[in-house]
Amino acid sequence: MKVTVVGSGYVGLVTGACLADVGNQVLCLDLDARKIEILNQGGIPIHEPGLLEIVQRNRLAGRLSFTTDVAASVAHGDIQFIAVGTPPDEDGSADLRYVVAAARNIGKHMTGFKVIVDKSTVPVGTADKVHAAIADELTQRGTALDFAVTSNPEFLKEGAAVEDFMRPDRIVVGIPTGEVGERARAMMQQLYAPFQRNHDRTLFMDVRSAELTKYAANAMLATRISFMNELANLAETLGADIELVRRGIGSDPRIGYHFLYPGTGYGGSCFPKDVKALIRTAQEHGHAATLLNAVEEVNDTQKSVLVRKIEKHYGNDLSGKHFAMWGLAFKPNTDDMREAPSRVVLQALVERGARVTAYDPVAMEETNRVLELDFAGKPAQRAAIALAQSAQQALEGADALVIMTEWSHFRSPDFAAIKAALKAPVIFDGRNLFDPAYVRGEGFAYFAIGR
Ligand SMILES: NC(=O)c1ccc[n+]([C@@H]2O[C@H](COP(=O)([O-])OP(=O)(O)OC[C@H]3O[C@@H](n4cnc5c(N)ncnc54)[C@H](O)[C@@H]3O)[C@@H](O)[C@H]2O)c1
Ligand SMILES: O=c1ccn([C@@H]2O[C@H](COP(=O)(O)OP(=O)(O)O[C@H]3O[C@H](CO)[C@@H](O)[C@H](O)[C@H]3O)[C@@H](O)[C@H]2O)c(=O)[nH]1
Repeated sequence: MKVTVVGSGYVGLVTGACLADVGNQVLCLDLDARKIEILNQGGIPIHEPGLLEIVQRNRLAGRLSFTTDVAASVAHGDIQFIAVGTPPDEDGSADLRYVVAAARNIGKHMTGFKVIVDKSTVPVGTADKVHAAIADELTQRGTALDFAVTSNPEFLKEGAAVEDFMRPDRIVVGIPTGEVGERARAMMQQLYAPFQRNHDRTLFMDVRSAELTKYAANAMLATRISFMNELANLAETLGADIELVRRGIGSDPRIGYHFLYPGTGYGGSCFPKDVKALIRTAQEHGHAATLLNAVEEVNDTQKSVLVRKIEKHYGNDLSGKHFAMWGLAFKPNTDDMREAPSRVVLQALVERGARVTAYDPVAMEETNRVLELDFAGKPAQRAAIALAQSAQQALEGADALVIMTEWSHFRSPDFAAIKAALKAPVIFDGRNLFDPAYVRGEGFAYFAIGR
């Protein structure tokens, strides 16, 4: 099938590459000429395991190409995916300007039937806005053409995006009513058939239910994390170990082990913004969203949990103190720094007068970029953060190690080497990577989450 993907970011690029890999002819559009140039030169603009190989093999096979040419992209695909950003607006609602602009471009250039597939995470009712924007452009052109606007929310996780797309738990497709809806259903069924040879995982539903399903999934997962973070803090006060409690409850199949890990609060480009947007939607319709507000409040507080532990250990004034930080990305296997808890901790430490030497295996370039934003107008604070070339180098001469991201090679470090490099053997672990008894037995003061 001929497919266009509008937006070549984390979701658009993975969608385009995976659809090309099963034999479709895919054209990816982005308005960011830098991204398209990187892609056209055989690279990828993000770090995502397995993605480069898929992009390269399909590009060379002629099934996957990239463009900044809007008219060409609309002409190409019978199916037009919209996978542009929906960042939070000032009031927390999803900013739909990129989605609507993409829709208008389709309306301006289409010359025959198109299925428009909204893959961006968008509030209930957005498909109607996309439909209206395209219809308006067609009216301005004095043209009447059939098209269907469907909702196909994406559930991939960064760091596992290719695997998630290739082996989905479910494919949610919201279909509009009527004849164009039935045409769209048949095309979507055909498009996704290769991803579900043994089990039909497609859940066809109405468009509004599909749109809400995406927010419901993320809000549920965020709720589990805030619940565990709240319990972790309680466990610590009560002298219990949250890691044992986690295993104790996860073994109940009604609860399950996934997404029960306490930490430094959820970050990333999705949970924070999607919980906010759902709260906003609820409020707009007269619902208080009491639970979701609490989920968000717990998360905001949890992002500073290590700062509170550090202050408890050293006092509020951290001037003269020097911390090593391991991990900067919001989670392992990505270079994404959006809403990363490390940014909150870096700000808090340098505001209190400390210096930090930080290391992340892939997010160093992205860290440099976001620190310019976080410390705009504060050059002295920015200068208090240095980036190291290795985990070991970050430790040299620091007063303590702070662990922010659970990269797998941090899990079994050489504790003797850590001890030798640090001024004092102190670890603040935001990811509960180690057995406290073992680390303390090695002579460390060890502060983790909820234990
Ligand atoms: N990142 C994830 O893990 C993830 C997972 C599921 C869903 N989502 C949702 O998918 C959407 C995209 O997220 P992302 O992380 O891929 O964003 P992103 O910022 O990585 O990529 C979006 C891209 O769209 C481009 N763009 C914006 N307007 C455009 C236009 N009119 N035409 C062409 N290109 C345009 C931007 O230049 C950018 O490259 C969001 O709604 C997000 O909530 C993200
Ligand atoms: O038990 C857990 C699991 C996750 N996290 C944190 O939660 C955040 C999000 O992690 P994860 O869900 O793995 O990454 P994302 O790539 O943000 O993926 C989420 O957001 C995407 C965008 O909507 C959805 O598509 C995915 O299904 C959903 O998992 C990160 O900060 C994690 O550290 C925890 O603190 N504890």
